[in-house]
Amino acid sequence: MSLLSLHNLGVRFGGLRAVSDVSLTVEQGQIFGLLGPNGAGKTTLVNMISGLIAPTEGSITFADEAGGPWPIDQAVRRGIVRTFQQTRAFLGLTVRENLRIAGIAAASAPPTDELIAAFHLEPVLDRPAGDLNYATLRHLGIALALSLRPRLLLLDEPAVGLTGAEVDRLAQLIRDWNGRGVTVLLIEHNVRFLMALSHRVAVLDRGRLLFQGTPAECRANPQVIDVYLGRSAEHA
Ligand SMILES: Nc1ncnc2c1ncn2[C@@H]1O[C@H](COP(=O)(O)OP(=O)(O)OP(=O)(O)O)[C@@H](O)[C@H]1O
Repeated sequence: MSLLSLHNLGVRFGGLRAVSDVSLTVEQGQIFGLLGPNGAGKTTLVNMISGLIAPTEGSITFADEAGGPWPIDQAVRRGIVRTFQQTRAFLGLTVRENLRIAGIAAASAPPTDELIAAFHLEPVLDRPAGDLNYATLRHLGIALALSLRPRLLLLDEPAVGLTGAEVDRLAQLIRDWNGRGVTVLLIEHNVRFLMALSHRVAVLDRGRLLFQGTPAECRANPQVIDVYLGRSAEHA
């Protein structure tokens, strides 16, 4: 069953067509990976789906409801929640306070205790978010998004800046929450991480959809290798 469908989605910024004519479907329960070179339009696409910017062309259907994308508050209410490349938390407030505030915004009771345990936040609950180390702050960003009880979680480069062990732990957390029914759309330059996690992948290039299919098909696709994977395809 499809959860999210993009229909010819596109946006112009003045004369620049940042995203053009993108149509794809994310199935309920999938981890869907989005790859592409710098400036390909990945974040812009997620900005449109999550209601941060309005498309100039096309539309989305979410959970059988046509007429999206919706403004960000309405998107969150429907269960579309995103994280950012730079974690957005209230840095002067404690982890506990950040989780409490996110919980107020949640449509139903947030799974706060489970999130604290899963993301190992217990030892830092009373520390200001601004004092957290980089990896823990990134965990907090994802925990805050999950506290809104998303049906679709949009993760924008969650592994950037993490060590190998931290990336492995993050992969396990994403798998665990996906296993609990959260569909995931993942943008990531770490090809190995993305390919290992994703059930299906798409590649954007200069705002257009170059490819979509399974990770194995992606690794073998000559155009994708040429434009993006290059020799890293051998190791992905
Ligand atoms: N608000 C904006 N105004 C004007 N141009 C923008 C705006 N946001 C993005 N762009 C441009 O749109 C294009 C796509 O950018 P985007 O950030 O979506 O790419 P990306 O694939 O996410 O790149 P990266 O992997 O580097 O994060 C780029 O040319 C970028 O400069």
